[in-house]
Amino acid sequence: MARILTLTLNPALDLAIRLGTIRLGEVNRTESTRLDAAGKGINVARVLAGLGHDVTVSGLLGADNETAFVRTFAACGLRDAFIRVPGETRINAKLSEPDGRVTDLNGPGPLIPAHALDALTERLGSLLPGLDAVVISGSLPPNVPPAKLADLVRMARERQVPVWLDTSGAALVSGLAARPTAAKPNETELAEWAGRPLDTPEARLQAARRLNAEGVDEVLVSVGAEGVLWAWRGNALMAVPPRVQVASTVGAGDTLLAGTLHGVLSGWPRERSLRFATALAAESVRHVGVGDPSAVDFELLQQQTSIRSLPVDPHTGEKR
Ligand SMILES: Nc1ncnc2c1ncn2[C@@H]1O[C@H](COP(=O)(O)OP(=O)(O)OP(=O)(O)O)[C@@H](O)[C@H]1O
Ligand SMILES: O=P(O)(O)OC[C@@]1(O)O[C@H](CO)[C@@H](O)[C@@H]1O
Repeated sequence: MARILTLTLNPALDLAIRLGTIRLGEVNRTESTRLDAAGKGINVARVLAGLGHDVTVSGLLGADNETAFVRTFAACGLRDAFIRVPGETRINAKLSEPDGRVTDLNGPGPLIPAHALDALTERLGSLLPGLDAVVISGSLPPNVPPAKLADLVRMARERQVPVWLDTSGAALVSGLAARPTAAKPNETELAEWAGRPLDTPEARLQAARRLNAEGVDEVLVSVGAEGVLWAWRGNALMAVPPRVQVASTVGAGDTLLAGTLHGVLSGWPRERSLRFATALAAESVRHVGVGDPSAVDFELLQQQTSIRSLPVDPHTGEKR
């Protein structure tokens, strides 16, 4: 069992809405709605706790609507180290249509007072000793500067704690410059960082290798139903998930990150970690919420996940 901290600076209540094909500008009747305490780091934490790890969750949580979060933390066995901030945590709407298309409407989050950011830094400092990994996930509230994310990454790295980063936009650029141990951008996020479209496997591999060269040791690029690219020290693996019936892809990336980190912290070979994580992410898209390794057909999902090595990088010339 590993000790892991996940940081979510901008958590969310996810309002999952299932409906027929959306008619914009009209009254739409929904099939079902549900509201869950979520946000990337919290989703990651749920998976890791379910896999038997000792997980603490922290970040910034609105004091006025914390009830669902506090209940979820208790139900999932997560240690609550969130800093409370004035106001409400945002609500993110997730619209799922019958063809599997999911539309995310993510809010900006509350304004964060300066003293809450200082408290978060202090909290991180007190939580770092003895940790096996820190996961920093999700966007930043509107008035939190991207440089703050880089500070948090650096703080953990200076104390030799591995940092896994999953964010987007300016926060991703800033966070990556602080050299986290690992990053999990999706294709769009990596393209934004690279400053060009990455619509071919070669382009994605090249961008991932550039990130490796800039000091991010492990780069996982998620590409939806196409799968996952994992690049490190001149080597790369590609995983292709099995075909599954899609209900909601929300949280698939978080499940992938958590599954991979679980494999790494368990000392598994990369192929085994990637197979496990890719199958778990595929399991997650079949329903609302994160992946469940106790699903009856999880073994079959792992068998149906294909993994292959990509050519060794001629520039580093490293062999696996
Ligand atoms: N339709 C699908 N079928 C099977 N696996 C899927 C499908 N969609 C996503 N996955 C798996 O989940 C992983 C993560 O998905 P995606 O690339 O959409 O992440 P993401 O954009 O970070 O998601 P989110 O931010 O909502 O958690 C993919 O790499 C893939 O392994
Ligand atoms: O707006 P962010 O912080 O980038 O993403 C937030 C979010 O979309 O990420 C999770 C899925 O990965 C959801 O639970 C949550 O609503």
